[in-house]
Amino acid sequence: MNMKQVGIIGVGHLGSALISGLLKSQYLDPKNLFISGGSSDRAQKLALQLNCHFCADNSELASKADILILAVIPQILPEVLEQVKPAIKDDTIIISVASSFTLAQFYQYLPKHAAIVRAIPNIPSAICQGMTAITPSPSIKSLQLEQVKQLFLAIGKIALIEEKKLEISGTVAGCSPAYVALFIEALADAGVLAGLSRDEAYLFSKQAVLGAASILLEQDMLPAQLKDAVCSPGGTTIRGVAQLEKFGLRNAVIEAVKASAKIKD
Ligand SMILES: NC(=O)C1=CN([C@@H]2O[C@H](COP(=O)(O)OP(=O)(O)OC[C@H]3O[C@@H](n4cnc5c(N)ncnc54)[C@H](O)[C@@H]3O)[C@@H](O)[C@H]2O)C=CC1
Ligand SMILES: O=C(O)[C@@H]1CCC=N1
Repeated sequence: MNMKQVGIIGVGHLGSALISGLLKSQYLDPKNLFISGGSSDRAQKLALQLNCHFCADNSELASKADILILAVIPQILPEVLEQVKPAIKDDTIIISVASSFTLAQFYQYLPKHAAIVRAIPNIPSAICQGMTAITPSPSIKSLQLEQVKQLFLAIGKIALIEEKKLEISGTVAGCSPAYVALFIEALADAGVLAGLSRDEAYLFSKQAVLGAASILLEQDMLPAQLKDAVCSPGGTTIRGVAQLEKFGLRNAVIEAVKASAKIKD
């Protein structure tokens, strides 16, 4: 178990997911966790429930943290950075999970030698099935980077990535749970249309998507190999695949990723 004190500013969807995963994995003991939530009372309630520490003040939280995780939306980050700046120690590890807020932007608020890491995790981190892309700043020491890797490894898989690829990595792994949820919902709706109960339809669609992703990972299979294995000659699946191609599933997904990652043609 990690003995460092971890502070998390912002306990919305992503902050809460990180907390769930870090506690579930036993990376963290609640006595070493400090949380704050701005004007919302969510952090206070969560701290009572989890038996961790609540800080009303972001600066106080920053002074307690060895590892400080900033889990607010990028628009709020400048205000939060102004609050925490005086309290950050030279060896405090600062992890930002914000998309679209670059290291160069951080240096407008924090000194160049600050130990900053950008990381884009995803919501499945809550059940230790996360995927986190990590970009350390040049001033990170190898021991500090090791600590960051251990934190995110406790809640899923990790990849070190250069900053210019972080946005697209954060889209393919960080935004995609929402895209996949749409697919699962549509699959289940079709099942309901044809007479399945809602519960039956969700069980079938969720388990099928989990199984498909798991076999691709575990057998190091290409998606095309799985598709070919499911499509029996002259069978039912290939008829459905042909319709997905006709209605442009692939192109819809590619355009979605481009929009999320702000990629221009
Ligand atoms: N939701 C996701 O799946 C992912 C989100 N992220 C990043 O995580 C960050 C947070 O996103 P979400 O959790 O989705 O947003 P959210 O809106 O659910 O959570 C943000 C939280 O920050 C709190 N907050 C606002 N002002 C504050 C302040 N001054 N001090 C402390 N807390 C304050 C809000 O009360 C809210 O609970 C964003 O930067 C986003 O880019 C990154 C990867 C995935
Ligand atoms: O929607 C967002 O901005 C965040 C970043 C990655 C996933 N959710």
